[in-house]
Amino acid sequence: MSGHGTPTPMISHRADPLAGVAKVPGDKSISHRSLILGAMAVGETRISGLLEGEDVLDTAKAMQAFGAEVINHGGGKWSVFGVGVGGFAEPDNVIDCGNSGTGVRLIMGTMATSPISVTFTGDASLNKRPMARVTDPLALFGAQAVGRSGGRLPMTIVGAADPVPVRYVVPVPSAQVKSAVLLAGLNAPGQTVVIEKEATRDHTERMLEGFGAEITTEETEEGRVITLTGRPELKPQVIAVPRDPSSAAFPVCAALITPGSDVLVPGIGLNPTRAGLFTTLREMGADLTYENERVEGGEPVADLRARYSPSMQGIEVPPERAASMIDEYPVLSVVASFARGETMMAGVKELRVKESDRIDAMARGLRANGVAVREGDDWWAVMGLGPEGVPGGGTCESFLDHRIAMSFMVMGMAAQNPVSVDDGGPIATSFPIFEPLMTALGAKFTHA
Ligand SMILES: O=C(O)C1=C[C@@H](OP(=O)(O)O)[C@@H](O)[C@H](O)C1
Ligand SMILES: C=C(OP(=O)(O)O)C(=O)O
Repeated sequence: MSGHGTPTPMISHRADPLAGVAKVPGDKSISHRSLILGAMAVGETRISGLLEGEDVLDTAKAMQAFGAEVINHGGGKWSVFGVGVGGFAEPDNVIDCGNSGTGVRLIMGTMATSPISVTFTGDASLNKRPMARVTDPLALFGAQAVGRSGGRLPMTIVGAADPVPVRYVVPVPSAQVKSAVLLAGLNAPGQTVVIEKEATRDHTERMLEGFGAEITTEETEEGRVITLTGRPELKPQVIAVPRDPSSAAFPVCAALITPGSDVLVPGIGLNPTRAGLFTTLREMGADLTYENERVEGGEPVADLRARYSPSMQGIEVPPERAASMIDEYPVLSVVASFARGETMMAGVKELRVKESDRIDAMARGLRANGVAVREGDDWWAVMGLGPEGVPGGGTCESFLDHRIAMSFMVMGMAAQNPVSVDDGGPIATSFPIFEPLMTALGAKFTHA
């Protein structure tokens, strides 16, 4: 759980050339899903490379509270002994998902079609985030939700005793909403259909298939139509979690803006629903190459090589790419500050309901470091100052948001003056080894 402790201020100083191999931790989205689907299978699911960040550890605790046995063997190796679809027990206590939107929304979906009542809470950031986007479709299955005003946590979900399957068109581009509906559909008899107009990360679909569920995806005029047959017996799996492209973004972007850098980030999942940042950086003129491209565990994987790129240009990021890089806009805006010309990012309203309002949080911090930003409700634009042109010297609020804290730490590596954040604590939610990993490459952080 983040956000409960004393703030940890961090300062990032101009770095020497970054060099070396950056082995980033396992994918956060796949890690949550491995634990949840493992808990719904019958028998032992073995997971290696699990992300041991606070968000995922909170999901592991939750799965235990529902009756699954979760064992940490050390070194990223875990086992989950599942209770089967429909086998969730009612937890004795409140489920605290800490800082994690993915954790709480997926778990709400998973329990919503079982006859149990569960109260969910989170930290100060999560308790501000909208939950109606998930509880609205869960109500169609027969579940009831009572929370704070505005559909906020803490919130109790009374699961449906007699669930019915659902056909649901997801109104916002959100893999969390899509996944919550699919996970609820697992314990509803018959076919649950989810339709998304814009493709979002498809790990839930891929993994459900891997666990033996009957699931199909069709591209139609209406969008992607995903059909799941309820009440399967999920078969336990052996899962090797690929390294997280959203974490890889930080050493990659740091190398692109820090003079003289050459960094290799091996084994990164390049599922097309996740790789939008890397496409965008290449369009900007980044020296970013994919080496040793291969397929691992059904996902495309490559080693990313990022070298200092002093001639990057600002671009218009296509709005239809937003879902495939939604968590990467904060660090992209840092790279954009070191490019020449403006980078326009549109179709990104979802950034306003993440761990923080990420447009607002980044705009404030960028301006505090001498970078001009224009913004509207669902777009923002960053005026690049060129490779050596960012003054830095600002102190930024991280608003309990790991990606904001890490983005400004990256900015400090190449700005003229050190960049500070008021609290680096939230970094542990998704990238607990961020500081030692970046320091080993050549970053210079101090703690005020
Ligand atoms: O399904 C997932 O694992 C995630 C989906 C995205 O959220 P939304 O579904 O709210 O877009 C993303 O921001 C989050 O970090 C992880
Ligand atoms: C948005 C994020 O996570 P979540 O929604 O799971 O809190 C993120 O990791 O950037």
